[in-house]
Amino acid sequence: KRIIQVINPNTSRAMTATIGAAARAVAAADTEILAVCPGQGVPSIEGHFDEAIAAIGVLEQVKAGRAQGVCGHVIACFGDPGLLAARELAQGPVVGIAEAAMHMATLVATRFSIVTTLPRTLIIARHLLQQYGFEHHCAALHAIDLPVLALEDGSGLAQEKVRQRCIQAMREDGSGAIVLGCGGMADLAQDLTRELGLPVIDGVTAAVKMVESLVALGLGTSKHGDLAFPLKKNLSGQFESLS
Ligand SMILES: O=C(O)C[C@H]1NC(=O)NC1=O
Repeated sequence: KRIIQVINPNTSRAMTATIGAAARAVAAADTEILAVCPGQGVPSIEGHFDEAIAAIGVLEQVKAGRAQGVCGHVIACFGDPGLLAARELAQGPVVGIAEAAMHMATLVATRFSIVTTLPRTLIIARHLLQQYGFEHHCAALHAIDLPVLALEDGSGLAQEKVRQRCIQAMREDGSGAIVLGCGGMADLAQDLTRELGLPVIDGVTAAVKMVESLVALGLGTSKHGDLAFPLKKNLSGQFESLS
């Protein structure tokens, strides 16, 4: 059995459970999913400040995962916080859910739309589109204008807002696919794909299958060049455990 570590970078246990369940639903029979979140940090990630805090927790979890012998890692937050830093630490592949969903969308459609949570996080998705080279593939970005944890409040309101936004995007954007812009939306993609009749793509499940593929191809993170293990130095205080 191979183990894939799925890291929810925020500290919400309910969202970690949602993410873990979605990952297990698509994992191969010989893949075990280890769904984790940082013991300390930020309960939801809704901006640049939150991302900076969450990145430290991602690195701590990657280090712990390596010690447990995982074969690869998923960063299950749509901002892909700490992605390149995590790749320096990791031996196996590290895939963020934004890059995974975006890559998958480009394989099934010429353009895609993104539906995420708060408007202030749209700039983070825009930056990732530029960083990954997908800005010309993304027709539009939308926010449901609800906080991330509204997805875990049990009311179903956020889920209904996501559904409405996806229907609007399908009608107005001229996109062939829709990318769900939050790890907490992972359980919505299959039903929305079926109901709307176009690919609605979740990054958690996309990333799990990409890590499985990379591992099957013998592709770990390249240690030749800038993703080599970090230079050895004395880390102090709370960072000592990351040495
Ligand atoms: O940026 C967002 O809205 C979603 C992002 N925040 C979070 O805590 N998990 C996520 O996937």
